[in-house]
Amino acid sequence: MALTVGLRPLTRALLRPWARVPGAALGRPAAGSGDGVRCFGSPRVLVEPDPAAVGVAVMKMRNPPVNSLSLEFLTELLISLEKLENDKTFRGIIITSDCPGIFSAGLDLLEMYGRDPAHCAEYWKAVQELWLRVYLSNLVVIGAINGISPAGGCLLSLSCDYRVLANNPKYAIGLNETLLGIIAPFWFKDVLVNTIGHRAAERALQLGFLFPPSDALQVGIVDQVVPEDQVQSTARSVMAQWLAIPDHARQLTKNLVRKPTADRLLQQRDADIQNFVRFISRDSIQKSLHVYLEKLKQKKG
Ligand SMILES: CC/C=C\CCC/C=C/C(=O)SCCNC(=O)CCNC(=O)[C@H](O)C(C)(C)COP(=O)(O)OP(=O)(O)OC[C@H]1O[C@@H](n2cnc3c(N)ncnc32)[C@H](O)[C@@H]1OP(=O)(O)O
Repeated sequence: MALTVGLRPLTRALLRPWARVPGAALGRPAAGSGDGVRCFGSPRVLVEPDPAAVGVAVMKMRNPPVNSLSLEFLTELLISLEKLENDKTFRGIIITSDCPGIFSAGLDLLEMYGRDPAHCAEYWKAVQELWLRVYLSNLVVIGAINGISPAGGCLLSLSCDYRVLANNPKYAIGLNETLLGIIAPFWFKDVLVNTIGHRAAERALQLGFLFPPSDALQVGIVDQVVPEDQVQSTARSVMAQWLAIPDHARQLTKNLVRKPTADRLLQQRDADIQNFVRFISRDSIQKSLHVYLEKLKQKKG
């Protein structure tokens, strides 16, 4: 599904610097990617065809230290997703992390703290775009969740068709925005309700639950919990099951199920952006973000 991506100028501007990175240009083996393995991506996103599964790409998030979803990272993810959607040799994507212990720390707090309204608007448009592109993807998208996955990281996971989580008690997952003194927007809420049901979502959202793997499985926020060294192989075998379904029938069904939820945002993207800018710019919210960022720093001792 072609989505209006208002990032063209930004994309061009952001891509220009790394286009000079040897081998990192889209379509050529990235430096260090191994001889002959045709992969593509960018400094923060490595996309490799799965050598053991025809038509499957593994998209590795590598924005250290915590795969926080910065504007640049979002843009690179969007470019890689668009390229995969347009490359008919690919039918499925496994999204995983190259940052040990972290799937994604969620939205980059520094993109929302101390920023002017124009930047916040541009950032939020990219957040919307990433969700829409993953949630409505024609490809089978499987989350191989090999680390902690709060807030925006949880949203990315929930937007996949299937979620495999490593059985490590540190790898909690959930929409914890209230713990930061902020809130999840309606479309984050909608995806959680669609996944775990209204009452469970209501409680989890209000309390900012981060579910450890056993609870995540029980509440249904993930589909499978496996030993850490089996996450990728499990994702691959689930992918094979999903790719056994004729693409067209599966894509029409996915759209049938997901379009009403996506339409709620698509019909009011600008209003949602303005709502976000107003909310995040409030003094009280900026103060909450400041307190939370300080806590993260103090945690390091
Ligand atoms: C109307 C709608 C309005 C608003 C909608 C807003 C929706 C928001 C969605 C979000 O996603 S908000 C982000 C929520 N994320 C979190 O709460 C996670 C915060 N991070 C952590 O809990 C931990 O960092 C960790 C992910 C568990 C990893 O811990 P670890 O000890 O391994 O690393 P450390 O904490 O030292 O962090 C390293 C480094 O990274 C910085 N960091 C961490 N998370 C973020 C983040 N989300 N954004 C920006 N930066 C982040 C952290 O401060 C450290 O930085 P430093 O090295 O410079 O000190």
